[in-house]
Amino acid sequence: MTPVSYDIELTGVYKSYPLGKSRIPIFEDLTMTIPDGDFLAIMGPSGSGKSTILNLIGGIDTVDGGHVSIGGTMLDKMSTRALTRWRSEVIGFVFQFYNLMPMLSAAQNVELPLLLTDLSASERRERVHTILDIVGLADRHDHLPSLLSGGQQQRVGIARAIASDPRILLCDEPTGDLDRKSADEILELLQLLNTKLGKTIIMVTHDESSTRVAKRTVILDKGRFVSEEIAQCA
Ligand SMILES: Nc1ncnc2c1ncn2[C@@H]1O[C@H](COP(=O)(O)OP(=O)(O)OP(=O)(O)O)[C@@H](O)[C@H]1O
Repeated sequence: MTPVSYDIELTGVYKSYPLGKSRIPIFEDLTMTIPDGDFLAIMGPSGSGKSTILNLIGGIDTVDGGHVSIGGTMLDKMSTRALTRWRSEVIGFVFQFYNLMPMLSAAQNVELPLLLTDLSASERRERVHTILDIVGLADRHDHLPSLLSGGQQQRVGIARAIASDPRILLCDEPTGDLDRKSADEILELLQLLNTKLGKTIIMVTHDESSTRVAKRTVILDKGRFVSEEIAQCA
């Protein structure tokens, strides 16, 4: 069987948001390719559209014109139901403020996306166990988020994002709320997920030093990519 490649293609993307009675364009003709297995960092001024790109790729926002295609699947051609299913299989989201359920343990938070799959309870338990091991939280399964440090909470957030084994991780300022040491540990974890597990990672960041773990960095300004750097030793 030919392995499926999940190249991400944005073609002539037009996106605008309403402002009063008119609309403000964010992207007027945005075209870019993010190859399967890439680790792309996106930087740029506030309001330049960084989060909007993640939302369009993740299928939680829609283009007004042009296309977003992932592994040959055109997101704008899918029904809401098909898109929801596709997203749960292909995309994992990592947020700045973790977005964990406060009344659930680390393990229960990681298990949440698995409740939508056909896995049995024991298969889910085993998967959660393995993933918490991968992110270095083998001894924190039963802790509530409030009993974990920020860095540990983000590890749980990443574990939840990879629980369904998605090919693509969309990370919106994943280290934005962390001290330098915890941030560096999270960046190393993301790099490991990219190099060892082959996840495509797209990371929005305001922190230039975070880009050292990425294979490429692009700067977005006024709806356009104004520069691109390719890491020397990624
Ligand atoms: N749902 C929405 N309705 C109206 N305007 C929106 C909406 N989402 C985003 N915008 C506008 O689109 C522009 C781009 O927003 P976006 O959040 O993508 O920027 P960003 O580069 O991620 O910013 P930041 O670095 O501050 O997070 C901003 O001007 C924002 O106000």
